Amino acid sequence: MASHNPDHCLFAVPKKGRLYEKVTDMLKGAGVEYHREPRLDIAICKDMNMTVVFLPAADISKYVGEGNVDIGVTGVDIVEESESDVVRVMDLGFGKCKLCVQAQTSSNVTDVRTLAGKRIVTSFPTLARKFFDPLDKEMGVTTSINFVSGSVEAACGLGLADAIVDLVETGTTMKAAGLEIVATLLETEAILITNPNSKHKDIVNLLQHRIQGYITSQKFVMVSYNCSADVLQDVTKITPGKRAPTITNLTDGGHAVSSLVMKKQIVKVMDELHLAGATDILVFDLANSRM
Ligand SMILES: Nc1ncnc2c1ncn2[C@@H]1O[C@H](COP(=O)(O)OP(=O)(O)OP(=O)(O)O)[C@@H](O)[C@H]1O
Ligand SMILES: O=P(O)(O)OC[C@H]1O[C@H](OP(=O)(O)OP(=O)(O)O)[C@H](O)[C@@H]1O
Repeated sequence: MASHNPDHCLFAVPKKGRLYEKVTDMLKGAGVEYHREPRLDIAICKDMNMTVVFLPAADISKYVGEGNVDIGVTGVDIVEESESDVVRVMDLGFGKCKLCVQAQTSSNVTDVRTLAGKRIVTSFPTLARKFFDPLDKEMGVTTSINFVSGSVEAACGLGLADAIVDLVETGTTMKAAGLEIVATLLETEAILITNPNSKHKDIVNLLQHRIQGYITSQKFVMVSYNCSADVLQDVTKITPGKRAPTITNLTDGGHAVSSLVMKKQIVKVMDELHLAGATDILVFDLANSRM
């Protein structure tokens, strides 16, 4: 890695993979601007005493917990697997998946205890060990846990494992490899973590607020509509907002209303507003927020 300014706060982000694009979008949304030279794994920020370091997602928790990296984004799965001492600041709402024991569909395994004492392949040996230890005790056997760094789903088909412990989101990878879920160890998503001994608490705090603002702005949309006085009470019940809806009086005796609505509920809310008599319903994305 190229050298960095020792007075700078260090922010670790995944250098590739599933979280990369979401995290770089989040940094942009939070106003963290940097220029990254091709193939360089550090980038100095404009307008902030901060350097962004691009690291493998699997190593970020270790660097934040044990190194001099002040703040980072990785998966809850990785924080748990590394057992590093980090402060879990906030869930980020993306990178959602679950860590599962998977066996070949053709093996018809329904009870995970039948896999105790067998061969497990995984990129999560610590979590797999923690999961199988109590089963091993119960059954009086020792499960063999073998580490591989990627393409875990190939291990059963290639005769290396009786089952795997790997991530499942849509299930596409699992099904393509002829596997099915036998048990779930953990639900995970991307998380913001900080070093408990960071010397850059002021920048870390500022970033926390900015990222929180961006994450909130991605969860909500602003809806605005018009309505007559006789339906105002009914329609505002549908859009109560985070605190309260903003109501403006119109010269024709009606009202204009604007309110925040959860993005995932907006289509249903628009249907309900229309049925309740609201007109001119418009929905706007939020670029950023501070609540
Ligand atoms: N299918 C998925 N859906 C959502 N989040 C995922 C998925 N796969 C992985 N993640 C999250 O992203 C983190 C990094 O996984 P990823 O597979 O991108 O790692 P990588 O090995 O760095 O990248 P690559 O697979 O490109 O080598 C995981 O620890 C998990 O938190
Ligand atoms: O349930 P799905 O939607 O198919 O997602 C799950 C897959 O995604 C991740 O791997 P990724 O594709 O990032 O590559 P990797 O195996 O090289 O880590 C994970 O390790 C699974 O294999």
